[in-house]
Amino acid sequence: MKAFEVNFDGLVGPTHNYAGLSVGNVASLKNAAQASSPKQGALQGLAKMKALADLGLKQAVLPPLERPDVNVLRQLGFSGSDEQVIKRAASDAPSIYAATCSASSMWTANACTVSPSADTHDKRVHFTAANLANKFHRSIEAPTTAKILEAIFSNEQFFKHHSPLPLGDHFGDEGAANHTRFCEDYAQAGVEFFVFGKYAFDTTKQAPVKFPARQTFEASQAVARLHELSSAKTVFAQQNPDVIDAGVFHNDVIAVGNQNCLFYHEKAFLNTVQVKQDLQNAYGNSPLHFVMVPENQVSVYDAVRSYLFNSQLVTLAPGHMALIAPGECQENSNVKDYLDSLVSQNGPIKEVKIYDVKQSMQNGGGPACLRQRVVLNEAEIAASNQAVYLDDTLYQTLCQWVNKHYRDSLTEKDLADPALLIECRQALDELTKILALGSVYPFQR
Ligand SMILES: N=C(N)NCCC[C@H](NC(=O)CCC(=O)O)C(=O)O
Repeated sequence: MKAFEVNFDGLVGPTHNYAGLSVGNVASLKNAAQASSPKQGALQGLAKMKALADLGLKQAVLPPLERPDVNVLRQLGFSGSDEQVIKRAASDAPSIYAATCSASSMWTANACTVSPSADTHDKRVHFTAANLANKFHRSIEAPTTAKILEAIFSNEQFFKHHSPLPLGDHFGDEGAANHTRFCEDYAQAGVEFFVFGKYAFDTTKQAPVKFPARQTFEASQAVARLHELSSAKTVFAQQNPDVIDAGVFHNDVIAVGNQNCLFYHEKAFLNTVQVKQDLQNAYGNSPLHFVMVPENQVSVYDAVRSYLFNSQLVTLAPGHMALIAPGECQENSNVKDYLDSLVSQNGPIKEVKIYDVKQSMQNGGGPACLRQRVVLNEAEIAASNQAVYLDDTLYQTLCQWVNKHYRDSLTEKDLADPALLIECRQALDELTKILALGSVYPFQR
């Protein structure tokens, strides 16, 4: 049976804003307090989804979460009506309030880790929603993200959902941003590659010193264990702490892999020789293509500002891959020169396509952050919620929905506007009908 890699992109939510919440994420801190455009953000994301669907790739949509998150504010002692809760939180604790308004669930690479049925012992697709423990504004995503995934992949014959790992620094899990899969063909068993930033239970090991390691070795091992993966086909690697301290807060900011190709920066990993050996041993006889970008052509500094490695790496035809890169890669001359040379190398990456996702990029999220890759065979696709798959009709419907409900501009003070809460709930209530999700949001129950 054929299988496909389906990109589940996150819809940018109606509260998309720049709140400077992510220490370690250079763009997030640099653009804090800048006015955002939720409408432009959502339309840019939809345009990228449509472009990839038009390239013949399978594309689907994950909805935003309910923001402001009134329930979390109530857990923190803010009381009264919903309107009073957000008014009091906004005035008494503006930083906490901003964190409960973040549209950060748009970056669905962090929504979960997915192991395709070809890799798992019970031959079902396994999902573990990521606890995103390291950042408060992200750590509140998992409960509703899990409900949305369960609503889309509800058939227990084909799909298995695991609870997020226990919250806390020891089991920090950032999902597929630190997970890559290599395979000959999407229908066949592949190698699952987990990259982590530190060992939480062994402080004698190397770790970043300036910025946090958001993914731990122990969290990655726990997900592999939950997904019942073959240890012979599972590889763990530590990210180079120096690049984390230079702003590479997820592995997908310094490396991206697809099928038999790993596109990575020279300094991405702590023990690169060992990593390549482990990957090739697990992969078997046919050679993996290691496309390494040297520091002297593209520095880590340039990689972090252009998000070259946060490009999507997609297969358009056998042996013909395309890099789906953000517009910022054209603006950086070192990166632009490298990309021009890349396609003339004799590797699997034959072309580069540039898309504008600036609203997301200004918060440290590029094309690859905005999507969760789910490999599904034809039966699994048929068993999943059909209303989330993007065709021309759904694309038009979602663009109309965004134009109807989203604000053109948003600043931090707008977040305290009680009308915004109503606007968001009306939008999301309508969205659950468009995507046939049922009442997945707390405000709907
Ligand atoms: N690389 C991947 N897969 N995802 C990118 C996530 C960016 C996100 N930014 C933010 O959460 C910024 C929110 C703010 O500051 O308003 C983060 O740091 O978790």
